[in-house]
Amino acid sequence: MAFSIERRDPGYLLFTIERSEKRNAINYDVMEGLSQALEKASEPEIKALVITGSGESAFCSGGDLSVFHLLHTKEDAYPMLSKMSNILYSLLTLPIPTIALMNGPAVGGGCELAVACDFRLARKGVKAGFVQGKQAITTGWGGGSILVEKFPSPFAMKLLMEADLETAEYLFKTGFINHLFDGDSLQQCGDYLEKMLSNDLEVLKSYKRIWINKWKQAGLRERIEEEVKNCAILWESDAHHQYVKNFIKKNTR
Ligand SMILES: CC[C@H](C(=O)O)C(=O)SCCNC(=O)CCNC(=O)[C@H](O)C(C)(C)COP(=O)(O)OP(=O)(O)OC[C@H]1O[C@@H](n2cnc3c(N)ncnc32)[C@H](O)[C@@H]1OP(=O)(O)O
Repeated sequence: MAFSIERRDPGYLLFTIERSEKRNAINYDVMEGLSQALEKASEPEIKALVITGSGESAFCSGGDLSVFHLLHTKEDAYPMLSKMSNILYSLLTLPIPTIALMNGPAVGGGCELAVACDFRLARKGVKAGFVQGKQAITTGWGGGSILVEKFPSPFAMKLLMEADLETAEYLFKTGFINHLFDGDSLQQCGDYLEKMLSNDLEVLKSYKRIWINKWKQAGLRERIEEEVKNCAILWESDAHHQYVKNFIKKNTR
């Protein structure tokens, strides 16, 4: 199974990408799992959704290059990008708090998954970065538009345009990461959530609606659609296909 979904105390749903052998890369099975978790998160008494990766080698390494390298044209790429952008928008606007529990590196689309959550908790020493720019594409699941909406422009623009892996400590200092931890990630997550989840579900939902309304008024869904279309156009470039080919070659020796 590419994912697991379980209820945890104190009253949250835990979604885990179970593909550590592929550094928790997102394929269509993981997308299906995320959709199921977003459905289940509306069940009674669930007050938060936590997303994490299995093992310690990665939170999420973004799109599964061994699958998505088969997408060549913008017509090929757009459906996959659009599908995942819809999932990330549903995650962003989930009416309860959401947490990216970054147990390891978050790379490319892995950072897009993390930024769509309300909070980011990261293990000390991990690295994270919107590396798409180094692959001649941009974010393509909506993560760039969400980053720009949530964080100050100079920081967000630098992060996207440099397309580098940054340290968790730098990202904590700049506010992208809300809490650094070592030791047991689920214990740390439970501690972080305890006070919030001791309050009434309807209170949490009412407060989250303030942000959802803000994002709706800001036309964030339309901005994400623009990002998806632009990424699909860049996807066709020889430079992008060359990067992916090199990655596949390096990893199939
Ligand atoms: C719109 C989103 C966009 C898209 O969908 O294209 C993106 O997400 S672009 C970004 C795509 N992701 C990457 O470029 C990350 C590639 N992976 C890495 O940089 C590293 O694997 C890293 C830093 C995540 C972890 O490095 P580490 O040295 O710990 O592991 P290895 O590189 O040796 O990889 C181990 C194993 O996992 C496979 N792997 C890793 N990442 C991916 C991936 N994204 N897709 C498919 N497979 C991945 C790698 O091939 C190795 O497999 P093996 O069979 O053992 O050779």
